[in-house]
Amino acid sequence: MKVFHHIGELRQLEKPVHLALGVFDGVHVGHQEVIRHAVEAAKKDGGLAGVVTFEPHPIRVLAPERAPRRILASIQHKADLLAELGVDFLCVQEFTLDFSRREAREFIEDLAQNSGQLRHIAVGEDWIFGKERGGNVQRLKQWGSELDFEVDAAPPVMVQGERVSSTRIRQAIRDGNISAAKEMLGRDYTVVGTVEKGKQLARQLGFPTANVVAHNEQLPPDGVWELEAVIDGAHFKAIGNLGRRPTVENENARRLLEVHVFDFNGDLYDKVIEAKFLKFIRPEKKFDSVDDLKMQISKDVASVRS
Ligand SMILES: Cc1cc2nc3c(=O)[nH]c(=O)nc-3n(C[C@H](O)[C@H](O)[C@H](O)COP(=O)(O)O)c2cc1C
Ligand SMILES: Nc1ncnc2c1ncn2[C@@H]1O[C@H](COP(=O)(O)OP(=O)(O)OP(=O)(O)O)[C@@H](O)[C@H]1O
Repeated sequence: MKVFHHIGELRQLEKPVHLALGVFDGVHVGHQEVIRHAVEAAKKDGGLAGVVTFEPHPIRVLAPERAPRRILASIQHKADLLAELGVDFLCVQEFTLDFSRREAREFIEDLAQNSGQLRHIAVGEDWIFGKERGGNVQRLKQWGSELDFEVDAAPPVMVQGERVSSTRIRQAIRDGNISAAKEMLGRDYTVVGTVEKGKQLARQLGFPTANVVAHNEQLPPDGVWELEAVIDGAHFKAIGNLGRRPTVENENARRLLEVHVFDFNGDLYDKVIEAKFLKFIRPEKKFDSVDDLKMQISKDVASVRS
């Protein structure tokens, strides 16, 4: 999938263009529905399906005091998820205060002028955008008839009677309700992070762990979790401890996700790995001795392996 950083770069596209517009934090089932409209329409007329998204998350610029500290998927993770849905290109529009003051119509005209053969824009039917929230589906349809593109408005996708939203998913993850998060995401809840060097004590414990520093992701509650690790595209069973390791560290220790990957002994430092959260096993605990901790970890590992 091609990634552009400027709407002007869309000029180089030489086929009919079908766009989905939005932030798409987490690329949940509601977002997937909107994106599917663009992907299917592009397939039908031999065109290209693209997503135009905004970075950073607009709420961080418009109302930083209300902005979630954590987002669901960093831009790299979002790009990977979109590629899996069959999106041909992603345009990441930098979201600044200046950009937020642009009239909705001006932004749409910009897209229409730069996308050459813009055929179609897909959004959710309640999507609002542009200066003073001046853009909505009704207006978008009107502009589409003037500028010669079609508008597809997806009805809200609901789970358990409520509209799926990234705010709801964040809350479910914070509550440790991984199955609800999974249902709304339409995939396993995943933390993507880079492996950093730890104190290497875990190696002495007999359970080498990769310290995964999350790329700006909402994390579930501390504790021991059954995981699946994805490393260079290969899938492994794994177990993880999320927390501050009270047995061996003081309370000021950094919150970390330590992952012990089963049947793996390669070097993971500096690698980006994906940890799929499958099941909560137990809360993190302060043990009286490292030996007690070691014994408990053996039991945790055995319960996940079996
Ligand atoms: C499956 C598993 C469970 C763990 N559970 C706890 C725990 O309950 N309490 C705790 O203090 N540390 C726990 N740890 C963290 C160990 O203390 C940690 O792996 C060790 O401190 C290694 O740190 P290092 O990566 O800096 O070498 C657990 C680790 C693993 C892999
Ligand atoms: N549950 C849903 N069902 C259908 N479409 C949705 C749903 N949630 C969001 N969309 C649409 O997906 C696109 C991207 O949404 P965007 O992330 O910009 O905003 P949002 O509606 O605030 O999403 P969220 O509340 O999940 O953060 C928009 O066109 C939006 O209307």
